[in-house]
Amino acid sequence: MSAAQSMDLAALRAAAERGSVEHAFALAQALVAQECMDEALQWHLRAAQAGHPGAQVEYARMRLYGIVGAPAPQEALAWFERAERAGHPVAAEYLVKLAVGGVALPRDMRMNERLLRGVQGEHAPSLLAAAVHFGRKPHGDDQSLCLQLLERGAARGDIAAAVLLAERLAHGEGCEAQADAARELWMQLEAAGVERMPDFTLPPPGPTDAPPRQLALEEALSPPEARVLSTQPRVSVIDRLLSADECRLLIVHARPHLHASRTLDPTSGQALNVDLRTSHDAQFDPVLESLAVRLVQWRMAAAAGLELVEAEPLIVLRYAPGQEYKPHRDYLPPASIARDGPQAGNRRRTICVYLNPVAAGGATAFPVAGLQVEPQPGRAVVFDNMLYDDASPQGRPDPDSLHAGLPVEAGEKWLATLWIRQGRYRAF
Ligand SMILES: O=C(O)CCC(=O)C(=O)O
Ligand SMILES: [Fe+2]
Repeated sequence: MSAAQSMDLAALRAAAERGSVEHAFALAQALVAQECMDEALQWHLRAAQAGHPGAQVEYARMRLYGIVGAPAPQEALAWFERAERAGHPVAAEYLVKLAVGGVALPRDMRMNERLLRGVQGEHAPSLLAAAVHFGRKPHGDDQSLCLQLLERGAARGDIAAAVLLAERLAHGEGCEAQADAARELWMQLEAAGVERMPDFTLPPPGPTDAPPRQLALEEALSPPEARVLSTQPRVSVIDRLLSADECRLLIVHARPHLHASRTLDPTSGQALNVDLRTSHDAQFDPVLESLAVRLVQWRMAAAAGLELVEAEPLIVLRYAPGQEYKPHRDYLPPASIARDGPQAGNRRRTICVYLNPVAAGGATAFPVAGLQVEPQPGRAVVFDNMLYDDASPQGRPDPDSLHAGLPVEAGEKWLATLWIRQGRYRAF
């Protein structure tokens, strides 16, 4: 703890008012901890204007997420760029996050340069994102690099990196299986309260012709080919969209946030806790979204042929035996749209990715098309909830999009869902 961090609020405020930038920053952080966000924002701004890179990043984050006032990605961008010039690694990470959205910043080569700088700076979120990226590529050099980056992330205390590393060692992914090392790592993880992962392995799904040891985040824009299973309703499947690392990443991040699922009453739009959906779910609040998780969502949105900024927050569901998602449609009643993102319109398309093998049951059924999609880790099912035709060029809800998550009979089922709107939903 620094000297400033151990001072009480009154002493901090006095020192900050005398013009100490370090105390202004510490005061702002103390105010955030006490949820006095308006005053915190003012002190972060004062310290930011006086050139404090940490305050520049914190002020930018508060503006980006709209912690006070509406989200302001353009203003956030300018402060992140200033902090980046001062060498702040978190600023570079956020600039990659902004570029992924493609709204405040273009998606250009600077994404890769910035991530590389984060890696060189041993910045844990950058190490993890780069590890997951290289882990998708089959080349031996990329697989080794992935393991090395996970080790560096784990050494910095990143739980997700440690879990991904332990699973790779256990299953011999990118290396010989090392059961003892995996067991030892898992003992430490379990002591820290981390639960075991579903047991599965997958070969790296990525492009085989990519040059090794090169960051190319834009690869997310070239998903594997989709198989169209039905045209009305429109349903497609994409095998091996996500890698084993990516599936595990979503599970690790979601697990601490799981709660009993709630669904919306189709007419009133009110949250219901009835048994339409009996699973547990976690919604990824954008504030908690790591760079690696954001990159996975970008891949999912791109595979659905739509923009990430049109997607609602990612949902991860976990079904235990007997749990299911009864037949329903994903499009929203007008009252829900009016309350939550009226500018975004309705849910145009859904993409779900299965994150683990299910021992029995748990297929996604489309009764009107008469088909079922079986869960397989990394496999995506993409379907349209709206119809666009001459009669409705603006799109209209398609009742044929009826679908269900059939009951899990044995084992558990993990699923990641993006509901994607007709227009922009996210601020960045
Ligand atoms: O669990 C499933 O297979 C379906 C999930 C679903 O319908 C949804 O997330 O909207
Ligand atoms: Fe659904």
